[in-house]
Amino acid sequence: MQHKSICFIGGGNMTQAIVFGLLKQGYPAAHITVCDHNETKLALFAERGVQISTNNEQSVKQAEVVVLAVKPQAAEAACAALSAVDFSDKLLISIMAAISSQRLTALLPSAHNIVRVMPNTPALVSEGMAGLFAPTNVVAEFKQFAQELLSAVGKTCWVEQESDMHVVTAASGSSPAYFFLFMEAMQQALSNMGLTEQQAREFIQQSALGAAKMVVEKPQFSFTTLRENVTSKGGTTAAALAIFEQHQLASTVEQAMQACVARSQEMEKLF
Ligand SMILES: NC(=O)C1=CN([C@@H]2O[C@H](COP(=O)(O)OP(=O)(O)OC[C@H]3O[C@@H](n4cnc5c(N)ncnc54)[C@H](O)[C@@H]3O)[C@@H](O)[C@H]2O)C=CC1
Ligand SMILES: O=C(O)[C@@H]1CCC=N1
Repeated sequence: MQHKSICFIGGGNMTQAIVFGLLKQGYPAAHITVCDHNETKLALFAERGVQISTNNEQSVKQAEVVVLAVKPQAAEAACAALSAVDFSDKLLISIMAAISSQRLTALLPSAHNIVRVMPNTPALVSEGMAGLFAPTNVVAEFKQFAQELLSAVGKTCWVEQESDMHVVTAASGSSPAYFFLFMEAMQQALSNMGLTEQQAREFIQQSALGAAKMVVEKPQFSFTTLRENVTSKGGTTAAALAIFEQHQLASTVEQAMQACVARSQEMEKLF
């Protein structure tokens, strides 16, 4: 991929995952600048050779690609501070949840090439999943760069309708947290039943990794078949799954993901 100069506005959890993932894939640290007002966060990037700055405007002016990575609540202030920058030749990538391309255009009127990306933190270990959306006017070269950038740290999937980015947030951005929650609950249960936290973690992480690898490497098997292959009639797994069913796990998961989408739709109106 081309090594364009990239400036990240906001050096928090998601920027760290993407930038450290990019460095692991050989993206030159000298081509990346991270802006934040938090010195502790900036130090994490500086120690890996990434350029750091507290001067957003100056750094953005020098960059070919700008990644907006502040919380949606901070979008307006962050963009206001960039109002003197001419974005017309730049690619503007927003990883912010719920901030529409229309809103971004209103905040930064000179930005004509906007790509929205909904990544997730597994980008840190090159296993990210990112949904992408670009309005029709965005030039092909910039769309390709955005895709290559995210492909360097995981897999990507374009959506045609911007409204689908709400659902994508439930599917990529937020979803690692669902699995972490499940693992936390499993660890607590196993600890309560006598394993040490470390033993529990080893059992859980290897079982999760193995299950995910089976899903990836055996695409001919549906999730249902994979589950059924573990579940002996009248056996131990069936006893466990009966409890999940009794507590309506599927319905709980659906409600949780609907809440994620609804909150994204609400945030789109708020910020
Ligand atoms: N954390 C995640 O798993 C994911 C987050 N996102 C999106 O990424 C964005 C960032 O999320 P996180 O990294 O989790 O948040 P975070 O709170 O960890 O990082 C945000 C950073 O922005 C900095 N900041 C705020 N205003 C600034 C400004 N004007 N100039 C420079 N830096 C500024 C803050 O000091 C902070 O370090 C959000 O919009 C979120 O919706 C998207 C997908 C996944
Ligand atoms: O929780 C959030 O709002 C952000 C967006 C997706 C993941 N984290």
